[in-house]
Amino acid sequence: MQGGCADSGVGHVHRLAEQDAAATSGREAAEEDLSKSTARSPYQAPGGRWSNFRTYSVWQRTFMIWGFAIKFFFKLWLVGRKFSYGKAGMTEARVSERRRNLAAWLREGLIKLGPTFIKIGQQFSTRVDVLSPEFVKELEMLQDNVPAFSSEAAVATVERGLGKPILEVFQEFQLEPIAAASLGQVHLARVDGERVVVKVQRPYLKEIFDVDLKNIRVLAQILQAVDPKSDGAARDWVAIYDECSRILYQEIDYELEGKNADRFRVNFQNTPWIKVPKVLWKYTAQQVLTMEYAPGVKINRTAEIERMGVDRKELARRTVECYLQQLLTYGFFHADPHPGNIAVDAEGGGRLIYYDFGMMGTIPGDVRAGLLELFYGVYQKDPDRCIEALISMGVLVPGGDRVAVRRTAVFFLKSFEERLQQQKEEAKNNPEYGATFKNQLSKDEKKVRRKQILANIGEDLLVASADKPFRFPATFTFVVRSFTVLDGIGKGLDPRFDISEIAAPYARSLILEAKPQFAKLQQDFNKRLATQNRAVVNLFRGPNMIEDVAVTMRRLEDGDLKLRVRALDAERALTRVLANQNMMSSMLLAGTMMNIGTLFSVSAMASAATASFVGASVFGFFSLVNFLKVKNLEKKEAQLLGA
Ligand SMILES: Nc1ncnc2c1ncn2[C@@H]1O[C@H](COP(=O)(O)OP(=O)(O)OP(=O)(O)O)[C@@H](O)[C@H]1O
Repeated sequence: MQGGCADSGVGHVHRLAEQDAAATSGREAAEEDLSKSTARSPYQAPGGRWSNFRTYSVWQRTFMIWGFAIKFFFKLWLVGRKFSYGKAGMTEARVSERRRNLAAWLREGLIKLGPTFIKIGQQFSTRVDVLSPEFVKELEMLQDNVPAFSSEAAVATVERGLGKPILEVFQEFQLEPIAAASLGQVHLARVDGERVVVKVQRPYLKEIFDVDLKNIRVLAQILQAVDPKSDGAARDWVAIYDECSRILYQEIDYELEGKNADRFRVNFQNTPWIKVPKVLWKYTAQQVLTMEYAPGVKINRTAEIERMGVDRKELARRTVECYLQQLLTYGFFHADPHPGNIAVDAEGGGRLIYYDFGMMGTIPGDVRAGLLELFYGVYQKDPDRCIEALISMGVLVPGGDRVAVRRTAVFFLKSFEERLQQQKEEAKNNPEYGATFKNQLSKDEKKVRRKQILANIGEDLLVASADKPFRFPATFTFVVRSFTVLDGIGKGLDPRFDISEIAAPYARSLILEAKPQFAKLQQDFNKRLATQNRAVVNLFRGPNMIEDVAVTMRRLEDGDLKLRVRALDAERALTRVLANQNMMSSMLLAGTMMNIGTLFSVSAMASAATASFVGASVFGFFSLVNFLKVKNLEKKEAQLLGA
């Protein structure tokens, strides 16, 4: 949310009605006051066209969305085309620069298109598995900087939601919001003598969502059909759409948000350093959420926190610990922990206040067990256990190139361990060890070694990603993004902050605490793996045991397991055949269009003839491009054979 902060106090509260006011005259005066303040409100700047949703038709909106989408995909297509770079040539740096510019253009366009697109863009900023880094980076900056809506509209929504004139419900209601975002805005108020905040939803939001999402669904279906990578793995566009729209509709149900806040509060009721504002259900409806006023200083305002005398290091630790508890203990987590949603007050040496429970993630029990297993695997430096945990959580699909996946896992575990070890030693401040560690390899040697390892891993990752063995359910991308955000928050509070330093011992203590549960978990795992994946894992682990071979044979017979042999020559040849096929089809279509155009032109149908000739030229152009591609592939193949 932009535009204000909870800690700004209640300086300009407009007194709308006294509880004991002699009804009408007082109310009239207050209403006059309200309309005056509405006229004065600084939040009247007109937004994009979507903010006047009532005044323009569904067709206009649809037109706008498709116009934008077509422009974007055309630009994206051009980025990957050699000819569009002219004489300068297509280099990696230029492609990346063009992608960066396009990503910035996309971000601005999404803001103009309004709330649905802003929110979807924000959700996509977590999809490192779908988008290239340039887009992720740009979408991460997608802020809700849209103008607030009028206080008249806010009052009307409150009255409609609570079924009473606002003056009968609240003793005070501040017309200027303390914060405003794309979905709603927050007003200060007073009810039953208590100071509260009222979150009011932007008018016509559901109607805008309905129209926008219908269009976006069609777009997702088209992408699913044409995107060569949409094979049900990482880029399942329809599934991504379903997830986005589910989250969006959830976010505009303020009653659900209230329930989430209640659940979160109950989870942390015994943690004195966490505060979750109470929901006042009597004054809450689907588009109106009334909560206890809980002001605080935003967690990224380090100078103010310092002035409050709060230990910043401890605060950073608490933020991570709270998040780990959400994930691993309760399986119910805040999916949007950006600095605007976490504040601090001085109570209890720095209490964390959480806002905004519109986007929450849940982790089912078995996945949580899988996560613990993963932590355990990392803790025990056991790559097979990590792989098994990833399979059990459905993140890793069995059947891909497991050798590559395993090697990648081993590398990550090694470098993780190396880092932890280094930190431990540095923390111990043992100059002797530090010197040994640093002197083990010279700087250059280290560089070369790292480069070699990275090259190998790069190859493995390429193979792994060609097989697309990873599936990232939305929950995981939220977890990953949350860790990134928390890392940023932590580093802001304490420059020496390292998330793994806190996470590792915490996970360890959790594992030790849950030992009995863990023993059972391990038994379950082993049982399941004995019949499913253990044999496959062991195949890559070293000498096979007889029973594993038997299980593998049985799985082969059952068709559960496929053996894959990669023949790079054959793959290359296939690519060339496909390019040849494309060239032939384009030539055929160009010829056909040419003939049709000639027929039209002799029948004096000028415009139809022109259209056909244009079509013929386009297909002709594609034939040429494909012809060049085939030549290029042939050349490369000849070089390889020569080598
Ligand atoms: N109970 C509260 N007490 C004090 N301030 C609050 C309270 N709830 C919300 N706020 C203030 O209002 C701001 C916006 O609230 P919230 O995040 O719930 O709205 P939102 O519409 O979901 O915004 P966004 O989508 O940007 O997170 C918070 O950052 C905080 O400053």
